[in-house]
Amino acid sequence: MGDSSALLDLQEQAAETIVTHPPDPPPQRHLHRWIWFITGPTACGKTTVAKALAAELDFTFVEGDDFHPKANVDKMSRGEPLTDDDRAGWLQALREHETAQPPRPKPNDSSASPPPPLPHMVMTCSALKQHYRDVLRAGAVAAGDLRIGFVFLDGPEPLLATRAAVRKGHFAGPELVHSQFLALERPGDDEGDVILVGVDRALEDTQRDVTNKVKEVMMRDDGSYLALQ
Ligand SMILES: Nc1ncnc2c1ncn2[C@@H]1O[C@H](COP(=O)(O)OP(=O)(O)O)[C@@H](O)[C@H]1O
Ligand SMILES: O=C(O)[C@H](O)[C@@H](O)[C@H](O)[C@H](O)COP(=O)(O)O
Repeated sequence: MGDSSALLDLQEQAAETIVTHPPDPPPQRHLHRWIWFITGPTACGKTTVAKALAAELDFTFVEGDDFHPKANVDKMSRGEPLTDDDRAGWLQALREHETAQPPRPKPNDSSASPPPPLPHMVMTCSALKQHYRDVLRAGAVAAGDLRIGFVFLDGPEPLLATRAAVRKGHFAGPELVHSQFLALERPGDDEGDVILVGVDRALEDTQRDVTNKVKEVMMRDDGSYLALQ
């Protein structure tokens, strides 16, 4: 008799514990929207690599050259390098575009229409100098819930001059390459959000390396790449 009342007490205590202390819900992962800037001097492969990366991961591709005013394009078409002043408005436009993405798709949206594109973005931008990269970083900080990463496509000047020379239908010719290397501030060790990928090899190898490294960073950070698949 004494045993069964002790058991009842225990059951009541257990019931109370369940009512008053429900188990902790599984931790909610906070996913971030990502923007990847594919960077480097002219003809390093930004557009080619960024388009393929965006297609492979189902991210939105944005061509940074489209944000140049006509005066900048005309200048580069003549083989003249841009100045910091020429680039200021262009960088500002890119920075503003960091926040111009569609909202995250709702998980239970049952509408028959195709889902909106995933909110992550891949954007080309030469981003030759550290303070240009800092402008883009500041845009992400201002946006609050945004992560950005850079891929620097790394190749020697003569190789890029050759690739620029054989490239067809582009406003930037090989005469622009040298000035871009003069302006270039290679990403330093203190810029931990930059991935360096060599382009002095087959395009497929560059491409595979970029995709794997981008996925790896996103998985390590918050798993947002996999969670949106
Ligand atoms: N390993 C490589 N990585 C990147 N681009 C390469 C590679 N090999 C050849 N290319 C070529 O380099 C050329 C320049 O690429 P492009 O995307 O126009 O450069 P950017 O946008 O940086 O000016 C393209 O024709 C591209 O196919
Ligand atoms: O910072 C700059 O001087 C320009 O942005 C420059 O890098 C321009 O984008 C390329 O010279 C032409 O375009 P591609 O980089 O696509 O060749």
